[in-house]
Amino acid sequence: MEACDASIPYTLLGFLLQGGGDRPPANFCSSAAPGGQGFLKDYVARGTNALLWISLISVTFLLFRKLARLVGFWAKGSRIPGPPSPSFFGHSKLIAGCGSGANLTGYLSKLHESYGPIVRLWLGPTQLLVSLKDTTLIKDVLVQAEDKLPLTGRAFHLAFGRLSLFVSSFRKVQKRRESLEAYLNGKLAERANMISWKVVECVMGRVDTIMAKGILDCRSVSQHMAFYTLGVGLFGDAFLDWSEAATYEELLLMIAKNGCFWASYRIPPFWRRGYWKYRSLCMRLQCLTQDIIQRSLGQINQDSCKRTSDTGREAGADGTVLLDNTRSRGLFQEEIEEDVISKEEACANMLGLMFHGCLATASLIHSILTWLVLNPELQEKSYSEIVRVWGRTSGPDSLEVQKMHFLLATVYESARLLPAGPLLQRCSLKHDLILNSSITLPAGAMLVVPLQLLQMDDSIWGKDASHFNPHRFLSKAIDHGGTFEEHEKHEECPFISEPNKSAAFLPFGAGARACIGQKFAIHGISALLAYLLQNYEMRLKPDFENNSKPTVHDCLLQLQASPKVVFARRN
Ligand code: HEM
Repeated sequence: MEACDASIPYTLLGFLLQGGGDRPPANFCSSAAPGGQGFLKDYVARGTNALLWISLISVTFLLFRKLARLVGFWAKGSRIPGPPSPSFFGHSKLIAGCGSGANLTGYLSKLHESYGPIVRLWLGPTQLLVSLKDTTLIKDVLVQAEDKLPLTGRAFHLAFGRLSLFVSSFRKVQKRRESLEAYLNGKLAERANMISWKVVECVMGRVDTIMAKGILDCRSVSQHMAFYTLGVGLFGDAFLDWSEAATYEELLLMIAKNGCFWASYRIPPFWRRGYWKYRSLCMRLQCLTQDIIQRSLGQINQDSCKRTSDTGREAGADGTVLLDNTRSRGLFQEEIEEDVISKEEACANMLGLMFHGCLATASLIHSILTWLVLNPELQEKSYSEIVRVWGRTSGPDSLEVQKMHFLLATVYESARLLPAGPLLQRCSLKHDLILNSSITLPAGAMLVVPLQLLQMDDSIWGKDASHFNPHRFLSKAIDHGGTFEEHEKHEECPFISEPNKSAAFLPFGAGARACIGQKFAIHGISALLAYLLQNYEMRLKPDFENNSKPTVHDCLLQLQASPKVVFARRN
């Protein structure tokens, strides 16, 4: 008996085998006796049993926890006003039928009219969409909800690889956001003026060729401009001479079209050919990004060597060249050298920035060009301001775009009426959000702000909310006494309202996940427009006037077709 006890190891399994630790089971020793085979069998059987029990208890515990969470989620969600769920799958079919984001906004607009400033919509048993239209609630949510929807993170990850920007969890992006913000708002914003000048030169060269061949629309011009602005901004001048730039632009657009669709599969659909085609496009884009990063670093090294040899003597004296060299390092270069991020991650981040920056910037430039083409008098007004501040032939050194208030107001007004995306989206992955009005938004709910509804709300923006009127951003001039026209007579108009102070102006978002490229985008786009209008007049192509006017449907402004344009060089 003693020998038998000693053979049982002192483990949890051993304890269980002893039937609670006092005595071994009756058949234990007898079966163990012949050669130890029976003992092993018993040992394994009891061990397996114990494991199965432990697994069963854990799974049941997890399921109960999930169920309890789900019940909590349903209970909290149901307390938010909104239409009843038509079926088990909620309104998901209805949303899918909405097609474009604009239609979804139209539907949300009707719901807000019926249910008030906060509305919930079940998209399935575990998917809750909460739309907000009240500025106080929005502000609260944008500050408190620090995560993005998991789908956004998945779409970026699938297309570009592991990245530390644009992912769902705020914790994962926080550090990278801070360092990038300093780079974008410092070095890059300073260079925005120079970049824009180069981009206008490059794109207008292409536009001339396209115009010679056929019809040109505002969308394609905007697309090229945004692409080169971001390309030169992130990769430097090497981007302008890069032979693969056109392929890169095409791939980026193709990926943008299908990205969300493929990311909507939780398990990658290996069985679909389209998926593999999409993946191969992504791989090609990643290779091209590596290529342009190498070229851009090569150019940076060449430039800094040249500068060192040009200014070698002063370098020893005051160390300015060292400072210059530090500044001229590529984006994420320091982090790679310090092993904070890998080269692949830096490449994925660059791609993410290129992707988001291009799409958002192209959309805003498109909106601005459309309004200016449709309103020649506003174009002329902008031109007069540019000539007043810059003269007729200012080169790339001029940094005075900030003085062109009417131009800036045009940019803001375009972003107000036709924002880059229809919905601002957020999520709190871990914690419920308790709003001022004691409404609880459960963790995991999709929180959205329908931007156009907010930015065209006539109770905030006045009766002409759906009209293009850049003067509304210059209204401080009137507050300070005198009309806009009176102020315009002076050398510079000192009064432009700071649009970001308005809680109803959110084209760049706000709060923890607000756009960090805002300053660069506004500087870059304004300088781009200034160079463009200084040198060209944009006109609607004859015979295409009627179908280009934005129309209002369901209280929302929509562009039917991109205006066809002609660029005429100014003397
Ligand atoms: C007109 C151009 C642009 C528009 C309208 C725009 C708009 C936005 C919006 C609405 C967001 C989400 C904000 C939120 O949820 O509160 C965002 C995020 C972001 N934007 Fe932009 N953006 C523009 C250009 C750029 C550019 C040029 C860059 C950088 C090169 C950039 C970098 C980012 C980054 C890194 C984020 C993600 C922040 C995060 O996930 O934490 N954006 N942008």
